[in-house]
Order: sequence, then C-alpha cells, then structure tokens
Amino acid sequence: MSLGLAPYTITYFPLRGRANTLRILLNDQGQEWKEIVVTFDEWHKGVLKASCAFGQLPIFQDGDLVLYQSNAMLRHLGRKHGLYGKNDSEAALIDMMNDAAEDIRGRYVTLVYSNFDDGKEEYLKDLMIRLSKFEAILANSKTGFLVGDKISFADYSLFDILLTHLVMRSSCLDSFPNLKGFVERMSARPKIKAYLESDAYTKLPINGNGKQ
Ligand SMILES: N[C@@H](CCC(=O)N[C@@H](CS)C(=O)NCC(=O)O)C(=O)O
Repeated sequence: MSLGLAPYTITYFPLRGRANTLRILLNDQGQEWKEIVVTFDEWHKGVLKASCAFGQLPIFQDGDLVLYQSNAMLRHLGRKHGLYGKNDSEAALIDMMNDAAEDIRGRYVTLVYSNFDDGKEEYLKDLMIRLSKFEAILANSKTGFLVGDKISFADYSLFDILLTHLVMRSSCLDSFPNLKGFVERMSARPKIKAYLESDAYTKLPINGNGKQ
C-alpha cells in the first residue's frame, strides 16, 4: 500500500473480504494503491451505497476508470499486469479457474452471513469435494500454477480462499498435498510473505460479522 501518488484506489470496509485477493495481487506485483476505508456506520447512512453501480463495495479506481465487481477488478489487473495467460486459450482457462474459485467464495459468504454455526460442518464436507477438483488440477500442473507457466489472477483468487478456509478449519488441506504446496509457495513469495506478516493484513477481520 502507499500514501504517495498511487495509481489505484480501493474503497472497501475494514475487512479482508472481497478486497483481499486484490491486495495480495497488488502487493505481489509491487504496485502501490490507496485505500479508502468505509466504516459500517458510514455505509449504513446509505449515501455511498446509493452511488455504487450495484449498491455494493468494493470500488476500484484506476485513474478515471471506476470499477465495481471484484472479479472484473481482478481481470482488469490481470490484463494490465500480465496475469492473464499468454494467449486466448490460457485466458479462457484462467477465467474458468477464477469462476470455480468464485463458486467457493460465494458459498463461503452465504454460509458466513446466513447459517455459519449450524451449517459449517455440512459446508466443510462439500468444500472437500470442491477442493479435490483443484487438487487434481494442480497435480497435473507442471509449473505449480493453475494455468500455463506463469502466475495469473486466478492463482491469487485460489490462494486467498485457501487462506480463508485454513482459518476456518486449519486441517482442511491435510489430504491435499498439491494445494498445501501451492499455499506454501504463494505464502513464501517475498512480497506476499511481507504482506501476510503486516498489520495491514493481520489486524483486519475476514468478515464483517466476526464469523470465520
Ligand atoms: N459480486 C460483488 C459482491 C459485492 C459484495 O457482496 N459486497 C458486500 C461486501 S463484500 C457489500 O457491499 N455489502 C454491503 C451491502 O450489500 O450493503 C463483487 O464481487 O464485488
């Protein structure tokens, strides 16, 4: 993050939430950005919400470009920073991987905000099936990345949801050596390591309701 002349701005709640993949990606790519933190009190006044294209945060600004929808933001950064594969086929596969990660994230968000305490064990059973699919994909990867021979925005997405689920159930990757290795490699990338050890990460809750 930076306080200087950062080209990018993220407007979001004081959470990891849907901004965390963006922050991991930007850190790893050595990018600077500004954060505008929206408190829940401010949000509940409704003025900002009414001004958002789809009534929700995050907002991502790149100069005059204003984006809503976190996955559109990831794809934008993927195009700008060479994180979208080396040809159209790889780009399509990266979209597919990111959509599968989003499927997990969507289910996680529903659990957290609707039925966390009663639904968690059932949720984790289904999660294992979904993770086993990513495990098989990584088992077939020659490079350790989801697609091709270079990191893509989908790798950051998967990494973020794996970190989130490791908080929920620290043993959730125990039967998935490739996913475990993936998390270890991503966590060891120097700029990601520094971010994961920083207050900017450790002091932020994952979700807005204290569930994790
Ligand atoms: N599909 C959207 C979902 C955005 C979303 O769910 N935002 C939540 C926070 S993570 C929000 O703004 N909640 C407050 C509200 O809906 O009033 C995205 O990926 O950006």
